[in-house]
Amino acid sequence: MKIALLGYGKMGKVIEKIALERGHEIVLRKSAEDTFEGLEQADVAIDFSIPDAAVSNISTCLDNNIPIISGTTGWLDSYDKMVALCQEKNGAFIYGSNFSLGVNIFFQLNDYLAKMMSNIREYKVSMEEIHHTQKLDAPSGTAITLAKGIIENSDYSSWALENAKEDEILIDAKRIENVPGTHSVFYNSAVDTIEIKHIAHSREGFALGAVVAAEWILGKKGVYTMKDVLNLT
Ligand SMILES: NC(=O)C1=CN([C@@H]2O[C@H](COP(=O)(O)OP(=O)(O)OC[C@H]3O[C@@H](n4cnc5c(N)ncnc54)[C@H](O)[C@@H]3O)[C@@H](O)[C@H]2O)C=CC1
Ligand SMILES: O=C(O)C1=N[C@H](C(=O)O)C[C@H](O)C1
Repeated sequence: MKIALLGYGKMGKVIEKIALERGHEIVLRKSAEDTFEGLEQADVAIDFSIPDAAVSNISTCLDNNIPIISGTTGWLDSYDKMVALCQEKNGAFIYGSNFSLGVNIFFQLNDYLAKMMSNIREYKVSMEEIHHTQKLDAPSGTAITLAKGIIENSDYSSWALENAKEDEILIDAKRIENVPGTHSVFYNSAVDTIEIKHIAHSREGFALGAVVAAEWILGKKGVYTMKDVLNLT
């Protein structure tokens, strides 16, 4: 499979390593100033760039009939527009706030726990995410997906980074040197705390998931998620 890498930073480089190990070829490594030259040769594109570039990268792929996997976070206000463009162009598109198998299992666990806790008034939910200091967005895309999972399964209505109201989920976003990504969900009562936590030990899990998603989408049309790729119910 010929892959175009849109974003050749920390993630782009780990994705390249895993893609080559799995027998794929890289036909474009695009950084900020580079053009899309080489995209026309690609079977699939993988975008791990920056929030301001994701929409342009995804649109360019859909306009050129190249299936696109995007892991870039911090641009989700435009997600519905990208879904509509994918449908209009009869293209193929996956966005995932987190491509690792472990976090996608954690998403399911979070949904289940939120449903279980929704009628138990003694507990108040909050979250913590910790990432390296170069991260541009806060809260993380993964934290937003976790918050959405809780909101869909409970009476919480939104999230906040500070001064959370009664119906808001407080997300504490911490930035610490070299942390690949740690997410915790807490249910706090006066007498105890229930915590579920995912710790990424490296970027390999995210990168492998993105390459697996790229392999999976070949020959398909439509908008999918990692739940489809991993066949999680
Ligand atoms: N969904 C997931 O599983 C994961 C998502 N991420 C997200 O992926 C993104 C990238 O993360 P990192 O690689 O750690 O960041 P990074 O800062 O190391 O790399 C970003 C790269 O994008 C490049 N870039 C800037 N403008 C561009 C453009 N117009 N076209 C193509 N490339 C451009 C920069 O030159 C830089 O090399 C972030 O949004 C991060 O939150 C990171 C890890 C896992
Ligand atoms: O920027 C990162 O590094 C990460 N970003 C993603 C996010 O925003 O959730 C996924 C992972 O936690 C690493």
